[in-house]
Amino acid sequence: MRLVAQAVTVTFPGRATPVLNRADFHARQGETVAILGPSGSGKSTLLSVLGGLATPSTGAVFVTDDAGAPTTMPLAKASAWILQTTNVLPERTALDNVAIAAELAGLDRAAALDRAAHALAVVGLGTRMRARTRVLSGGEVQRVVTARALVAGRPFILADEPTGQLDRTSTDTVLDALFDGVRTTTPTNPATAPAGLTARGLVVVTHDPVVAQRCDRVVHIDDGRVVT
Ligand SMILES: Nc1ncnc2c1ncn2[C@@H]1O[C@H](COP(=O)(O)OP(=O)(O)OP(=O)(O)O)[C@@H](O)[C@H]1O
Repeated sequence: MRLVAQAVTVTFPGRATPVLNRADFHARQGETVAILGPSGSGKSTLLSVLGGLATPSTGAVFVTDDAGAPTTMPLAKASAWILQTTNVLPERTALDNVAIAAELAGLDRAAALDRAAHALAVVGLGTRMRARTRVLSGGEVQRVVTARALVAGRPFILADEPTGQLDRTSTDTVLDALFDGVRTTTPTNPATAPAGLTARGLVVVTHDPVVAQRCDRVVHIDDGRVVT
């Protein structure tokens, strides 16, 4: 499966120039792609259109099969999100927040709780999974959101600065979990395995060179244009 943006232009009201200007982009399952660029260059906007959260003014965003033929899969169902604004349920535990995503992906409650517990352990939150997310630190919530994306059973993960609030050690833990769960069809930890053992794709917006170095490809955006 591929996530494709073709000649996408996004213009926001009140802005003279487009935020994205005929941007082309693609990512396929099994690969990891970093989006780099200066602040305000349009990285998060590209992620938003890829996930169906924003609509291009012109151009197209769609999901194809591996051969490039269009599919009927809606953008909103193709990807799980790791956003900078972490929209967790504050009065629910970390475990519950992640388990809900696994249930939505089709697991029964018991299997969802089991998978959620494993995913939280993998991102280093095994000892905090019974805490309500409102008492967790920013970095801990970011890891809950990562675990949630890993169990969501979607072909792609779109991540906006997924390690932005983490120290180096937690960053390495989260990156190991993300890359292990994304790139391979046989992850070392079954908790992060994509449904059906089909490799996922990861598109990650980052300023962190360590994150970019671990990706298969790096795409640079400057002033709304994809420059590489
Ligand atoms: N809904 C909106 N309405 C108007 N302008 C917007 C909107 N969303 C984003 N912008 C503007 O579009 C530009 C690109 O924003 P975007 O968030 O895509 O940049 P970015 O490359 O991700 O930046 P950063 O690295 O700082 O997060 C910015 O100037 C931003 O202010």
